[in-house]
Amino acid sequence: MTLRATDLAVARGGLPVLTGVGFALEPGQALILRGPNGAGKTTLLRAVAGLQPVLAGRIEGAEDRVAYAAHADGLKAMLTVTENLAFWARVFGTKDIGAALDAFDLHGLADRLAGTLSAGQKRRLGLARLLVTGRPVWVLDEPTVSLDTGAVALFADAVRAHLRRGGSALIATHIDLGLEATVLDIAPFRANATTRAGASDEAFL
Ligand SMILES: Nc1ncnc2c1ncn2[C@@H]1O[C@H](COP(=O)(O)OP(=O)(O)OP(=O)(O)O)[C@@H](O)[C@H]1O
Repeated sequence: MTLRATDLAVARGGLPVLTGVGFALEPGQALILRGPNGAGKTTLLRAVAGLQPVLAGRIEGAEDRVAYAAHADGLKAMLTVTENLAFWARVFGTKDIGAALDAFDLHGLADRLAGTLSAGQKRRLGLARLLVTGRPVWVLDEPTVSLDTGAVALFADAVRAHLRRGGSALIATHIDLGLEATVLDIAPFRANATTRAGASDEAFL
């Protein structure tokens, strides 16, 4: 099933950030969002993940199919790595956490409390969560922040395997992941910046 965005407008602080955005994400496809800081990548991804309403337009094929990973990792600090993955497996009704431990080289950290992990290790656990969701559409906001070179390679491998299984991925990133992917530059969709002067939105502060 294709995830499709049509004539989408999204806002922060009540004012439009992007307007007229359209794309289709096919099974097996990765789409990389590009755009300078503040262009609206996070805002667009949050809308696609259903975390905020859209101002206008349509998103089809997202409902109950998206796994979202972003800056806030949502880890449970007082649970171990294994317990965190088992928790999400229960939430999403899946069973296997072994593949997630393998993919992000987490076996050596399996019994560590998530709260005691380094930033990069936390990020690896947050990304491993994607695998236990069993969801076909990965929506990822700067997934490689804090990752070392080896972990970036593990991540790229995990995305490739996901695509081979018929999954898809929408990824905002400033780095080249070495993936075969379509690039969507969001710059042409930016709403007039002058209308945004003074906007703020406590919900995101
Ligand atoms: N709480 C807020 N209230 C008002 N405006 C906000 C708020 N949070 C973000 N913005 C503005 O919304 C715009 C889009 O932000 P967004 O985080 O989507 O950009 P981005 O492309 O993901 O940037 P980056 O590459 O820096 O992560 C920016 O101009 C930002 O300053």
